[in-house]
Amino acid sequence: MNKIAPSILSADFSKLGEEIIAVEQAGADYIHIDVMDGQFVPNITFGPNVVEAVRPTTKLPLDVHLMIVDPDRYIGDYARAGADIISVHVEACPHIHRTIQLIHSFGVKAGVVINPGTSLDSLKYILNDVDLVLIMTVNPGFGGQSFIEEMIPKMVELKEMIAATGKKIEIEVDGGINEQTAKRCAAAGVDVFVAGSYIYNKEDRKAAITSLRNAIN
Ligand SMILES: O=C(CO)[C@@H](O)[C@H](O)COP(=O)(O)O
Ligand SMILES: [Fe+2]
Repeated sequence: MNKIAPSILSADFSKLGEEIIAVEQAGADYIHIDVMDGQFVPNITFGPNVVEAVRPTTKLPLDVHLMIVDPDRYIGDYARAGADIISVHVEACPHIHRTIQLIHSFGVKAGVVINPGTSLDSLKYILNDVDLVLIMTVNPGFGGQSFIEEMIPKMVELKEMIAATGKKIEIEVDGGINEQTAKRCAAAGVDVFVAGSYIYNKEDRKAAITSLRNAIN
């Protein structure tokens, strides 16, 4: 079954715990945490202490999306803080194979992320080693942006690459996900749907998650 990962980037930070409990009760599968450093992307968000603080509020896996330069410096901190999945951008990792091993060394699932302008070729020699591939469907840095249509064929091609490995590797999409775009991504073979503004900008989070789930299953 396809999974929904609400991004807390669009939550009300003054009551983050309640915002996480609300989406868990509404049927979310992962909690997506966007970590930004003001260098790799032009925005700054959550340090490991925020992950540690929200960890006890939910049983759901914490899906940590690192949008930071040289992420090796902080992978241990986010793992110890309670991350279940840590994803790094291939654009930020000169030694991506080593970085994936580092994530696994903490007993955490490893994901790799590619920006809209990055080719699937960058994954060719590491695909066997990862648990998840995240295709950015917007340029990273902010919530509430529009879905980039050209990413649909990228999903289809990635699905074929993964099938050739014979392994169970999840495809996640992130950015501009709503009922319409999610439906098209699901048809392209996507497993995990990150949604920030679509869920958190609505008063009724349960209705938002239910309509997204109906669109993707
Ligand atoms: O990683 C990012 C943005 O860089 C995302 O996870 C956003 O939080 C998605 O927000 P929406 O496009 O769903 O509003
Ligand atoms: Fe994200």
